[in-house]
Amino acid sequence: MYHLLKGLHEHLTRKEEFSVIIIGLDGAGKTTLLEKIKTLYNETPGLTPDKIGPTVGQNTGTVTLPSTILQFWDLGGQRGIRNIWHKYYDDCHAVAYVIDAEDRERLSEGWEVFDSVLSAPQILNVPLLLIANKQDSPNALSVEEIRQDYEDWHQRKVESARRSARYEGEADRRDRIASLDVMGISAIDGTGVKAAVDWLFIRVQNSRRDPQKGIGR
Ligand SMILES: Nc1nc2c(ncn2[C@@H]2O[C@H](COP(=O)(O)OP(=O)(O)OP(=O)(O)O)[C@@H](O)[C@H]2O)c(=O)[nH]1
Ligand SMILES: [Mg+2]
Repeated sequence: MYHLLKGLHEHLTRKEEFSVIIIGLDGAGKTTLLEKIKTLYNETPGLTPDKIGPTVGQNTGTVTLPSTILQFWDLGGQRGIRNIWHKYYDDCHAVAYVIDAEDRERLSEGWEVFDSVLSAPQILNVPLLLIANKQDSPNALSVEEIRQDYEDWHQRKVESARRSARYEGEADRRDRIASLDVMGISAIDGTGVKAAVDWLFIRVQNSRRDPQKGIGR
């Protein structure tokens, strides 16, 4: 009887677990964001920016909310490491793509990589948030400017693809872009970080993927 009640109690109080991957170019601020999330939500604070170096592989962090556990996977963004991202696509419940809104020179590289993320069939129906980081910098593009820059880049890409070969999956991408959510944050000072985590929390609840299925499970 005790075991039956214990099992029932565990079943009723069990929190759903969701996996969120954080991807984007090297230097976009993914690890700084993950560590800020840890500081904002956990008793043990995350690393301060001066202790963070480039990520070779992955970092993880867990946030426990009243009914849900969010497990974050921050994946290295250097060119040679990006080819591991797809291994996480099958089992993630949401994707946060971080763009450095301050680094205008690398925006188109960021969009090229973002575009390949959007075209991955495994995450076609997975919630995806575009995060325009470094909003604390006076040189950073605003959320509206970032969205516009991506739309302009995409338009140019479609036009040049029309002139040469076909642009694979264009219709899917167009739908995704139309409904794309973009949020501005500063991973350094924490502005907007809770709003982004709230977005992910709400969207994973409605995700069609099984919460018990996740990365590393
Ligand atoms: N001004 C400003 N700088 C930031 C912010 N977030 C990160 N940075 C800086 O950007 C640089 C790169 O940050 P990381 O968090 O290591 O970037 P990353 O995306 O994890 O890079 P990889 O691990 O190489 O993929 C560091 O110098 C950070 O201090 C921010 O919100 N504002
Ligand atoms: Mg990193």
